Amino acid sequence: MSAILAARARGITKCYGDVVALDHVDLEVAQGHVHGLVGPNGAGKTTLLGLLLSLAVPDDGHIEILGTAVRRALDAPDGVAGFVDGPGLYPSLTARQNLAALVALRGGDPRAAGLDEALDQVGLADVADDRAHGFSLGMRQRLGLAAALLAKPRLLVLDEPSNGLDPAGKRHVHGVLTRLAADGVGVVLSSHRMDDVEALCSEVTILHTGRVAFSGPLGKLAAENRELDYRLLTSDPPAARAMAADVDGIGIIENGAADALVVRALTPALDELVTRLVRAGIALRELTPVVSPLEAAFLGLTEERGGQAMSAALSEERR
Ligand SMILES: Nc1ncnc2c1ncn2[C@@H]1O[C@H](COP(=O)(O)OP(=O)(O)OP(=O)(O)O)[C@@H](O)[C@H]1O
Repeated sequence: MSAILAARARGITKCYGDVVALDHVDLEVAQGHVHGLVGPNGAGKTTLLGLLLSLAVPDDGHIEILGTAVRRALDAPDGVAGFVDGPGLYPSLTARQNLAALVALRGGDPRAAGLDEALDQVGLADVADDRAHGFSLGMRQRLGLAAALLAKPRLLVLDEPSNGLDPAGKRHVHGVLTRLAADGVGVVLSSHRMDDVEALCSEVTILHTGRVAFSGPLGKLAAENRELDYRLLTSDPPAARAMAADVDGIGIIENGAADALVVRALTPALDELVTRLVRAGIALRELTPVVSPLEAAFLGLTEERGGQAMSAALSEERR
């Protein structure tokens, strides 16, 4: 018998009036995996996460959470925790009081609930007695995660948990999610950032205008053979540019800053250019993809040529 999935959605359609937010979407989140949900604004990520939390029900399709079919809103089985559109917090209460209130609301005993351990796990131990109204977005996200941890979830659903996190906050959150997955929890999270997903997730579903553009292991996405933009820095920029123009399958995108050249190519054409440069005695000082292969795959699936425009913008941003 196959193992129970943390979440399974089949043929999910969800509309808001005339807007089709999700259009026959399938999703499988295995226990012990962090599954990333990515896509441009309006792709349907929050809507899908809300359905997994059973905040609403789909217009069509079928959802199973931890092996149990969800038929009505607010009917998720025990063991599901998370938030969409930011965690709900009481601004006038401290971080610890917020967690205590939540445990009390669920009928538990706050003294025995491990509040301080949860705050420590997300890196908020030092501000446990500070009121939430002074918290930054990243601190609120972390407090929301601490609240979810108290429910001892077997499925954790998080809407952009990395939003607003500084590097230390990100390290805490990534550490928590990785440990939960190692303990067998299924985690599904949305993000706009492929680098975030790359750091955390083993599986990814890419949504685009309410449809699944890709779903599967990250490695499979990266392995897709597609043209990438590369930044080249050489000892002789004019000669390198002329040579690049002469190689079949190489497109010259722009002259980058500091005499760098940006070319678009599949790997074999790039290999040919590098070989010719070396043969001509031109030193190669730098050769880097403008965006990672995963990010390029994401952009290719969601934006086509618009993605390439974004890759050029990212290239500018990273200089
Ligand atoms: N309550 C609502 N009423 C009407 N339309 C909605 C509602 N919620 C979402 N939508 C629409 O449904 C589509 C999907 O929205 P959703 O918020 O799920 O996307 P998203 O991928 O989470 O976007 P973002 O990355 O901007 O958060 C969008 O076109 C959005 O405008």
